[in-house]
Amino acid sequence: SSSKCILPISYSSQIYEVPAWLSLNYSCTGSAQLWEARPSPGKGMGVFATRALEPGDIILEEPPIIKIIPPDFRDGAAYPLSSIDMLLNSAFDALSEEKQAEVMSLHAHLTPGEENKESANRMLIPIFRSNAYIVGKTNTELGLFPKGARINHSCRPNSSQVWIDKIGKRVVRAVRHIEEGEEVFATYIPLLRDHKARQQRLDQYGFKCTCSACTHDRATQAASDRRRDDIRKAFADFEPQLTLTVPQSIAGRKRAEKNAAASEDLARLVEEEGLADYYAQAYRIVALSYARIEKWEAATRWAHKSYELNLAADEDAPNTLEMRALTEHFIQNWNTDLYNKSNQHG
Ligand SMILES: C[S@@+](CC[C@H](N)C(=O)[O-])C[C@H]1O[C@@H](n2cnc3c(N)ncnc32)[C@H](O)[C@@H]1O
Repeated sequence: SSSKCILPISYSSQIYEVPAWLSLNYSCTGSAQLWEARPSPGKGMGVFATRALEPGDIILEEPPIIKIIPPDFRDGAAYPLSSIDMLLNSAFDALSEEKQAEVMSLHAHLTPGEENKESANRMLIPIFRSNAYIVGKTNTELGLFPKGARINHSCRPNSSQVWIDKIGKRVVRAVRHIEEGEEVFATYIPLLRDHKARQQRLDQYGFKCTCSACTHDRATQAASDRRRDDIRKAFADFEPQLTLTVPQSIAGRKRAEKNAAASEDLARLVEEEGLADYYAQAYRIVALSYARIEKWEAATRWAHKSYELNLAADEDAPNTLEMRALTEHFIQNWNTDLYNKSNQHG
């Protein structure tokens, strides 16, 4: 947008002796652009923060310039390119000349057979393969977002993106503190894989990843690989226990107590590895694990942490609604517990 924030005076606490937020006297007409595209050494173009950002801040949002519904779409597998060729061509032909030029300006990683292709339409497949994101209510569509397409990849990204069906836009948010001038990174691939498997998936984009999870010394990289494997396995192991049924047997209860402790280890591991996209999922597991041993205070706190992260991403998503309902349910149980205890002692 063309809107701007104007800060008329630079604030100094020594002079005003009041909190910064009280002394600030600026006028805002909408939000200024929080990002800019410019070259990123060794990576082509990149997107950079134009001011410091905090987790949850929206960096950019945009509708797709092209959106298609590929047949036989399977999430997690490379999409069947031949079948989307025709769909892409007709979507492209329907665009204005200006928008066609915008699409054609995007980076394309060419495989050996694709070099020397003259016509614009022949470039669509490589452009899509290098830039498209999965979108849609059921994650079965592919969209091209020319601004967001300038965001480079990291296996420890500082931003996360969601398709918000209600507004028909993909929204990019900060998931950790980002310094002014720092590059914004997204992930192009599932991250709970080891370095080798991740690089295999990244080969379709034609680069070797040099992110902090990929370029460390061998020992650090091995530790990261181990953490990601452990996290993936733990997520799968916890899956069958994620019910609200409180175990009745002593042995079952003992197991559930162990699992609650293990679930906190899982949350710590995900945080240690810096996989912000998985925090909400991990916190949900901790919340449910405490609910199964009727530790309602802990269950409430973890459910609320998960809820807040989900809320920041998409207020209408099923996850968000689920975590809100669980938080309310756990608070009620916590409340009843406190009431019963005070009656016992009073
Ligand atoms: C979606 S585009 C990102 C924007 C791109 N750099 C550009 O100039 O338009 C994907 C391409 O960016 C480059 N790229 C993305 N992440 C990278 C990284 N971590 N290291 C090196 N190159 C990267 C690769 O060429 C990849 O095919």
